[in-house]
Amino acid sequence: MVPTPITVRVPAKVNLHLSVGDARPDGYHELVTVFQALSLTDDVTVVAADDPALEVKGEGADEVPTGPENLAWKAVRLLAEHCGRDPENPGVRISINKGIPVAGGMAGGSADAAAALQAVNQLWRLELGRDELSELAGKIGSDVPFSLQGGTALGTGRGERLVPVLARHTYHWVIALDREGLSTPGVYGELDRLRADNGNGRIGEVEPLLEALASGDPRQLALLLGNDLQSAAVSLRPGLRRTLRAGVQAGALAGIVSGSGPTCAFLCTDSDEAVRVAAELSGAGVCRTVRVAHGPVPGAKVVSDEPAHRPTPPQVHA
Ligand SMILES: C[C@@](CO)(OP(=O)(O)O)[C@H](O)COP(=O)(O)OP(=O)(O)OC[C@H]1O[C@@H](n2ccc(N)nc2=O)[C@H](O)[C@@H]1O
Ligand SMILES: Nc1ncnc2c1ncn2[C@@H]1O[C@H](COP(=O)(O)OP(=O)(O)O)[C@@H](O)[C@H]1O
Repeated sequence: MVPTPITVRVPAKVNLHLSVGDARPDGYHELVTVFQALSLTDDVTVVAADDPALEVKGEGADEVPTGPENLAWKAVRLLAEHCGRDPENPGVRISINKGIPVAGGMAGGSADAAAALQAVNQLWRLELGRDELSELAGKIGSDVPFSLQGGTALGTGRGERLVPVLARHTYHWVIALDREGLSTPGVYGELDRLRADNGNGRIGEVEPLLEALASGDPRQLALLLGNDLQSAAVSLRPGLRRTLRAGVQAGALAGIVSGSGPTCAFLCTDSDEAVRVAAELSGAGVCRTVRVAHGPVPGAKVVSDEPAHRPTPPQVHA
């Protein structure tokens, strides 16, 4: 009998609020963050196979490791250990179709780990619940629990402790992809350096942003977007200043570096406006590619027992 593949679709994220505390003794920073899952997605397909293998397709696939350091493999090995299987020979083949920019601050690797957990949970009929999967997810990376959960959520600790947040509205975003990624530890390190040098400013409390989300008014939300890592990302990639300015000049309500960057996310009033801003931004020559996206969307979700047909994301080449 031909084994049945299982495909999980998983979203990218943007941090609407990312407040970074001091470095902890374990090297991580204490965060208060609000994640929102966006409609840029990866598809991860797993199938039982005697010879384990991992292939990566889609945009940026060349930059993604296919060996044990791929976060999807880490997820499968961890799940195998957890349920008493041989982690070195899990009997799974993985195929990843990337729609999330690689090393872009949108949690693409974390998304694939979350999708692999969900897919293999079903493949092996483990029936692990959300809480158990989320605990395993946190061991793989700080963003992985959110990739499982999706929606809009408040994250604390390393970002792995989550509480869902009420978001009344669908928000429309323009996403500007840069030509090359930035390393997450490198950006956190640059923030520590900037703070040691000049006490770099910190964004405010999260409560007003939570209230804006509850009100559903994108104009109110736009005033409150904030990211402590933005100055560090801009310090490492000064061209981002121009990208951020160009998005607002094109008509976005506000622009922000997504997580550790270098992707920039621009909040727009509605979907028509997002398409218009995307077209104008792509003509400004300040980034590699522009996409439109909306959020919140659900977290990692089985889309079929057959390899899914990916919807082509709307995109405009700069
Ligand atoms: C910055 C954020 C914002 O959501 O996302 P990205 O922009 O990378 O997508 C996250 O904090 C990234 O989370 P994630 O990519 O899962 O990081 P991890 O694998 O857990 O950690 C990678 C490295 O980032 C740094 N790190 C991560 C999380 C945290 N709270 N403090 C840190 O200092 C540490 O140097 C750590 O060794
Ligand atoms: N499945 C994966 N997809 C993308 N990158 C991965 C994956 N597994 C490991 N990586 C590594 O993680 C790094 C960070 O990628 P990514 O998670 O896309 O960005 P970010 O941490 O900025 O959100 C990449 O440079 C790559 O080396």
